[in-house]
Amino acid sequence: MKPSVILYKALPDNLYQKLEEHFAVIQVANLKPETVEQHAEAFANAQGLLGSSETVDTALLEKMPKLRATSTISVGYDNFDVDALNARKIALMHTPTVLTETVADTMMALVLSSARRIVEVAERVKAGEWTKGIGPDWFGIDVHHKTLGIVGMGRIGLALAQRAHFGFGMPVLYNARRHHPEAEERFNARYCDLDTLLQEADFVCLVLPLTDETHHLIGAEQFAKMKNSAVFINAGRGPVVDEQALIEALKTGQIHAAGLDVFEQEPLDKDSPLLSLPNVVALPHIGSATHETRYNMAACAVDNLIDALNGKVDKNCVNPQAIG
Ligand SMILES: NC(=O)C1=CN([C@@H]2O[C@H](COP(=O)(O)OP(=O)(O)OC[C@H]3O[C@@H](n4cnc5c(N)ncnc54)[C@H](OP(=O)(O)O)[C@@H]3O)[C@@H](O)[C@H]2O)C=CC1
Ligand SMILES: O=CC(=O)O
Repeated sequence: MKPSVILYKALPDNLYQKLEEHFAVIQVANLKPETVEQHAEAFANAQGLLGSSETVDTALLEKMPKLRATSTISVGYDNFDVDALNARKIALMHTPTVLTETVADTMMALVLSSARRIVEVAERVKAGEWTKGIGPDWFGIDVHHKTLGIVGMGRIGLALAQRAHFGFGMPVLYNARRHHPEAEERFNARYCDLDTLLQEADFVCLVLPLTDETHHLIGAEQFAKMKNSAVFINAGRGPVVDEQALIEALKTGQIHAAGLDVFEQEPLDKDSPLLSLPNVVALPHIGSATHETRYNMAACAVDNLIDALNGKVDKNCVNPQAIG
């Protein structure tokens, strides 16, 4: 008999069929307690779990005593209780690499649109305000040859550094837990401590995972260290930034502008002050959201689940050491 798996995200037909060739698939809408209750037997028997964004915690794991592998259609996995998975020797698979270039493109789009006020001035054109030659109140600031600071020099940070260095002639500063010789050799990136990066960068770009260490890593104290002309970009996770402090920094002119793909609470509340600030570009967490990349992520996640339930965790596994 094929092992059964719970699927909590829609898949393209061909990927769904591939999953069905290997497993008995039970598709559900989400992982909310009422859904789990409604499909209690399916959850109790499932050996695999595939989807994205929903919380996978001890309460859910208790309902899934046979679970052996989880596969998330994302690179970030802060919505998983990894300790609880480790304690049960459940594999956690994710989708690094396939989305790296697309997310770096999104970050560069945030850099450009925040600096050049692309969204704001395009809205003004649509509103019929372009009635004569434009003046300085429509101008932005230069991107090329300014200093770009990257906090989190992982896969995506490296791809952003490549764009900034070769595409825009930008000196690159970076901070991470360790030095990255590849970034230094290929993109002339300079390692610095966080304070130095905040003080020197014209563009401060965050692409960090959310962990206990990174939660609210950037708050009032850090914004106070940035240049008044600094543009702040966050495409990692919202709670890495104290959003109230960010709003204050933008309102008071402590920093110049922000480009944000992620927020403390998603979807962003329609009454968030961020939405009424003209110097904010707010995106709905679209870092990897292209047809090609989302397909590749789903395909990777399907393959990951097949691999993991066959005991193969040498690639794309977050916790191979816990599986034993
Ligand atoms: N907006 C979106 O749609 C997307 C958002 N993301 C987010 O981006 C994150 C990064 O992805 P990716 O580049 O693939 O991940 P990587 O694991 O390759 O890189 C993470 C980087 O963060 C650094 N880091 C971790 N903790 C700290 C810390 N406490 N202080 C300083 N640096 C730290 C790591 O440092 P070191 O190298 O020293 O270990 C590493 O350089 C994901 O975890 C996800 O949250 C990802 C994809 C899409
Ligand atoms: O936020 C997206 C991810 O893949 O992580």
